[in-house]
Amino acid sequence: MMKSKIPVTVLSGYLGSGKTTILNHVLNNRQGLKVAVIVNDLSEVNIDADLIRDGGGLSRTNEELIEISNGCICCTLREDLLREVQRLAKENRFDYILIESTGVGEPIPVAQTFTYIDEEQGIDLSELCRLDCMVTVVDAYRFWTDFSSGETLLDRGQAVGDDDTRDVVDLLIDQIEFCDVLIMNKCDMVAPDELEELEGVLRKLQPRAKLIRAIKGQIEPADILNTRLFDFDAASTSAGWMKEMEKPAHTPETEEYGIASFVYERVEPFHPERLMTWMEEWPVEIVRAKGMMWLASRNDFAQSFSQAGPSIQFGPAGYWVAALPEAERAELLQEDKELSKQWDPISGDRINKVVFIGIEMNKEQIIASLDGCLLTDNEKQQDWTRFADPFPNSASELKEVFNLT
Ligand SMILES: Nc1nc2c(ncn2[C@@H]2O[C@H](COP(=O)(O)OP(=O)(O)OP(=O)(O)O)[C@@H](O)[C@H]2O)c(=O)[nH]1
Repeated sequence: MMKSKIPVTVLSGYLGSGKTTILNHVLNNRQGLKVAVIVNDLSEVNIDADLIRDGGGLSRTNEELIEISNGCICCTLREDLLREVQRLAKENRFDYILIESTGVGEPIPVAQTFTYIDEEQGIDLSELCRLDCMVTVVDAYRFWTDFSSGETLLDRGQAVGDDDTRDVVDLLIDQIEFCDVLIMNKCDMVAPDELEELEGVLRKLQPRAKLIRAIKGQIEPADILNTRLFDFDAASTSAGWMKEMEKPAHTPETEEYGIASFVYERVEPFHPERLMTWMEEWPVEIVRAKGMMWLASRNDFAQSFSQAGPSIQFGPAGYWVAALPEAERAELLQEDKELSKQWDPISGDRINKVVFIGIEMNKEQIIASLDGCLLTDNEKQQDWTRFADPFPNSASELKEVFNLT
């Protein structure tokens, strides 16, 4: 008889959001399930493990609590995670594996650990386990403070290493945009209308996930155990901005609490200097923006653009197909029907396409001001390579290069 694969649930969420509280609550209501728990802590002392040992009611004889400390299972300690999960699965003593990631961990690499074979170690966890559910916990009370802080993990002494330059807000977005279940915890600390607004924003950022409100981690264990919700491809394409990109233009939407999204799309290039000035006066109502940009001064390269709160990332994303040698371009157009369908007779695939998600955005004003950054008819006749271009040449954060705040 084929042995069934052991289900796994992973809890992610920024520091202090309530992961351990939720884990303990679920363990105390696990209805006879034999659970193995893996707790990851950045520091040497695994405080969460102690809290679970004291509060989770794990049976000492039947169950196991594994500590992976002094690093992060999404990067430096990925191998430890692989080995521990492999061992637990092979022991065949448990019904379930519950993993608490560190607050600064990213969910995608953890999910990949369960989805793809690890060539180096020769371990294929997908043979042994079934990733059931990726959970992200959001601290409803601190969300906007963290989101708009403009701080990096290094600023807060929470970085994985000295080269970990991630912004707190980018981490929050990564965790929200890749999950199956999103738990808004600490709902007791937020006024009802603010909760409604936050829930609306989270739904826009992550429309696919099941959204649950919680106080002190009190959820139904069935919300995160044996859900069968995880699907790597679906999760990877579930971000709100991606869904918005795919929508047919002019899809009507109902606006609640002023939360809205739209796509800015123009088959004309931006003047780099005017666009930079526009970005320096970034409208604060825009919570999240993401897309591709076409700068006149870089006619061969598509630029990828990503903003979350005060963090703005910008950098080359690769050649426009229109800039490739004739033969290569023809081949790609032949192969890719979508590309050929959208091909513009003059500019090819060059385009400005950016999704904006925000609260009380002045859409008309944003569109009009961005239109003002496009090349004028007169500029279109000039040598585009001579326009002053203040953007960085490699993928970087604009804040660092240009002191944007
Ligand atoms: N008021 C309130 N406090 C909560 C709630 N949930 C958790 N807390 C408290 O928030 C603090 C952090 O909770 P934890 O469960 O340790 O958070 P965590 O995500 O595991 O934290 P790290 O492991 O440091 O990343 C604790 O003091 C909890 O008691 C809640 O819903 N409301």
